[in-house]
Formats: sequence, C-alpha cells, structure tokens
Amino acid sequence: MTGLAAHDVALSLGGRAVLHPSSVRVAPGELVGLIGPNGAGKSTLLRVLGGMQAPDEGEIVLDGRSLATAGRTWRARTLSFLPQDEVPPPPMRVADLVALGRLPHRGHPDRARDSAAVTRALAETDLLALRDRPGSQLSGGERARMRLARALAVEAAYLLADEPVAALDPAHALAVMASFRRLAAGGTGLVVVLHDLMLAARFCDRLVLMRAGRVVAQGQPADVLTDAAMRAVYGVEVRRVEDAVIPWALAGPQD
Ligand SMILES: Nc1ncnc2c1ncn2[C@@H]1O[C@H](COP(=O)(O)OP(=O)(O)OP(=O)(O)O)[C@@H](O)[C@H]1O
Repeated sequence: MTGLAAHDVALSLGGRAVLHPSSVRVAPGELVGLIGPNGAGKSTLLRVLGGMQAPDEGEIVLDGRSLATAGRTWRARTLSFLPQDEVPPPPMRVADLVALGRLPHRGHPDRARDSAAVTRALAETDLLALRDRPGSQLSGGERARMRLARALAVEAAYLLADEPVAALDPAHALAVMASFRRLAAGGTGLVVVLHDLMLAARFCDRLVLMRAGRVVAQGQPADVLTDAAMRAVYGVEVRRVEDAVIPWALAGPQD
C-alpha cells in the first residue's frame, strides 16, 4: 500500500511523554499541514514520521515497508526531510550546497539528471540568481530557501518539511506553498509544519492539529480550523470576514 503512515507512535524524552500514541498518514499527491501551538509536538511527530527519531511505541510504514527495517539508501531517496534547526552552511557555493541533496542518488550517478534536479530546485526557491554566491553569505530567509532547495533536489516521493516558510517574506512564502501544490499535483506526498494558518487553510488538502503531544483533530482545513478549536487549542478568538480570500482572521488573544 502506498503512502507514509505513523501508526500509534509514542515517545518520551528526558523522562517526559512528548508524544502520546498518535497516528498520521500522507498519501501520494497529498499536501498535509501539521499545525498546533509551540511545544505541541509537531517537530517530534515529523521527526518520528521521517525516521529521524525512533518511537518508543508504534511503527512507521513507508510504501508498505516498515521504516525501521528499510534500507538506508532506499529510504534516503524515497523520503526527503527538512529539519527546523539550521546548521550554519559551510563556505561552499549555493548550487554545490543544494547539490548535496543528490547524495542519496550517488549509487546511480547521472550528471545530467542531477544537474537538472538542482536547477529545478534553485528555480522553485528563486535562487538561480544566487547560485554562485557562498551559502554562508546569504540572509536568513535566503538560507532557509537554500535548505529547502537541497531537500527539493532529492526529488523524493515524500517531503517532510518543518516550518519551511517561517523565515520567508510573504511573496516567497506564497511561492513555496504554490511549489508544494505543484509537487503534490505531480504525485509527491508532503507533510509541512506551519504556523501560518492562512497559508495552511489556503494550500493544504488536509490539516493535522496537535496539542500537548496529541493529534486532536485532522481533516479538511474548514473542518479543523473551527472557532472552537482555535479557542481551545490556541487560546485565540476568530473574527469571520465576508468575501475575503481567507474568510476569517485571528482577532486577538482570549481575555
Ligand atoms: N530532547 C528533549 N528532551 C525533553 N523534552 C523535549 C526534547 N525535545 C523536545 N522536547 C519537548 O517536547 C515538546 C514538543 O516539542 P516539539 O519541538 O515537537 O514542539 P513543536 O510543536 O514543534 O513546537 P514549536 O512550534 O515551538 O516548534 C516540547 O514541550 C519540548 O519542550
């Protein structure tokens, strides 16, 4: 069965349960938004889903195979992971740093294919003009786009991205979300951690809402982003706005 799924995964860190038994799934061609307040467990669930952190309980299944026993090379080609934390880039050209995303394919070297994948990733992240600059000299948002480009260059069947647009200006954030939609239309399955609920509502097929280490709702954006859920999970009130692109706004914290 195709798809990437976490079945009842649970994890304790430092003696604290940070993930209670949780299940989540992404199908090929689906863009899933993982949302929830700070500390809800989004990064933890994404890391477990991507095989970066083994769960204490439960199982991850990637296209019918248990992730725990899948071969590392197949895994690295099939699943691309963009972590939240940034490691300062070495003083290499942007294009060479993005080309590191092709490392999982080095068993079958194909320079033309690698080069085309890197160019596509640079174009999708609006970095073509910066391709010869040292990565270490980029701005924060440019570096975030470069890290995303490296993850895109893998051209994996599944992309897991932790807050990929958090550092981006509105135009680049919209462009990246549109790029995710194009990837999904081409069959890629994506799980993306987002704090911008407007982008989540507008671009995602499905949202998974977390709170205190638990998945508390999942479904279509309109069914998850209810006024009651916003109040209960985020502690904010919602103001509905007629005829807007996004027909609601966050009015402010609860009293
Ligand atoms: N190594 C660790 N040891 C103990 N607790 C941890 C560890 N890593 C994370 N946690 C805790 O696990 C909880 C979930 O963290 P996580 O990073 O998954 O949250 P998040 O939803 O991604 O938050 P944010 O929106 O702030 O990025 C937090 O309470 C965090 O303090």
